[in-house]
Amino acid sequence: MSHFEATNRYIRKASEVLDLGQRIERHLIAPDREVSVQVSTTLDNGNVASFRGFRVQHKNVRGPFKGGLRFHPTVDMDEARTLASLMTWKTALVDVPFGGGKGGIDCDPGALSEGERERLTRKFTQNIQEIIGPQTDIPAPDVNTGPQLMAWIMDEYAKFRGFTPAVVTGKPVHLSGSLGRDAATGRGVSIATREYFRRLGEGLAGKRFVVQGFGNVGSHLARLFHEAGGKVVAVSDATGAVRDERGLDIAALLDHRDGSHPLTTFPADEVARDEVLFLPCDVLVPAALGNVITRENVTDIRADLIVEAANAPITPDAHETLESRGVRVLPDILANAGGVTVSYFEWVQNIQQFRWTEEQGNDQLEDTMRRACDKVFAIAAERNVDFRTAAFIVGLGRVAQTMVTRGIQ
Ligand SMILES: NC(=O)C1=CN([C@@H]2O[C@H](COP(=O)(O)OP(=O)(O)OC[C@H]3O[C@@H](n4cnc5c(N)ncnc54)[C@H](OP(=O)(O)O)[C@@H]3O)[C@@H](O)[C@H]2O)C=CC1
Ligand SMILES: O=C(O)CCC(=O)C(=O)O
Repeated sequence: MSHFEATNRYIRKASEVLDLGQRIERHLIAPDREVSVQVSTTLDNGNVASFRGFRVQHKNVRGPFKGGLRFHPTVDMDEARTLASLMTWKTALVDVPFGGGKGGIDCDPGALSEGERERLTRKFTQNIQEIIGPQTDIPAPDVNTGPQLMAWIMDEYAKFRGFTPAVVTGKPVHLSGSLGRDAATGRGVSIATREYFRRLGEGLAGKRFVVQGFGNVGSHLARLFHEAGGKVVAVSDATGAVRDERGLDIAALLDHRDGSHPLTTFPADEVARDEVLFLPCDVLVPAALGNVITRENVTDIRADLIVEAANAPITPDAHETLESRGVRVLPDILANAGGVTVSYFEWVQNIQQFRWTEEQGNDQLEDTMRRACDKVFAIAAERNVDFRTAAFIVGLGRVAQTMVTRGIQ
């Protein structure tokens, strides 16, 4: 079964609860547009390398398509389609006026020089410039893409359409970016986790966290958990993992990484990379790639709560098993929605040619995440469903309502 079909199981389940009927359900599932382009670029050694680039525009009934671009060898149409669909429900859940999109290039950016990455990004932008724009589709960072890459897209797009910073979000702060966007996804994850425990009358202090992935999302959220008094007992990246039962010194670990030292040379116990998923802890946070918790390994999970900072880190089969074992899951479309929320703030600032302070952005993010959490927790209790189903019920309900009001042909 494709990843897209697997994700559609969640949509069908929510649609059934909402009694939307097959006709609306079909309209909701199918992506509006799927674009695949060839991206060839000259390497530093004079050879030409060819990659595939993708952009899937899932639904735009509530506003322009919105979502990240990923540079990774596993990028393909099925992955882009799946992640674009998740963006549609995520933007609706946090009630920002966007739809869902996603894309990327099937390259290994670690094997490319900075110049090669820039040429590839500019070529990709040339190939998709007709279908992106501040009122049509607004890309943003995802795995292995970041502020500099967004700057190249903005610059290349300007050659075709003039200066248009709102065409991408997640830009460098000095180049029309928003203060706080860098940390926003991690901050949103920490707010959602805190809200979960607040309902149980508990806090983050003293809780034991394991974080898989130490990139943009994982590193910020590890810092925020640590600052809230939590113990981050293990973290991993693509090269390996480190563990300290007393809690890792996250500030020191960030300094270590910023000094370009491999994670595994940090003075702590080394542990096999993928074993972090199976360490005993209060909260496991997958913050790397998708489909890491599957039917094959789910019984080895020893966390009480899984917070999906990554998109689709748990397969639907594994999710069912976890829920039946009483392991609660805060789903991606809720937990990691802080990123797109602050992307929305960046887009608003670009359009208004105005600057918010970091505090304004963080306060608005706090409000948005709390409202979304309240809604999901309330629906879960009311309908007696898990948090993922509740989140899909909210997202799907909003998109369906808008679609029907606008009119379906
Ligand atoms: N950036 C954002 O605003 C948002 C991101 N997300 C999701 O969060 C996840 C992470 O994205 P982001 O932090 O931006 O990406 P980054 O590229 O910044 O970081 C990815 C991290 O994952 C690590 N990694 C890759 N493969 C593995 C593996 N097999 N085991 C352990 N770690 C691994 C990378 O290691 P290494 O550095 O060694 O390559 C890196 O530390 C993705 O699923 C993304 O879709 C969701 C919402 C918004
Ligand atoms: O910031 C954005 O627009 C999109 C972030 C993203 O790709 C995601 O939430 O998965």
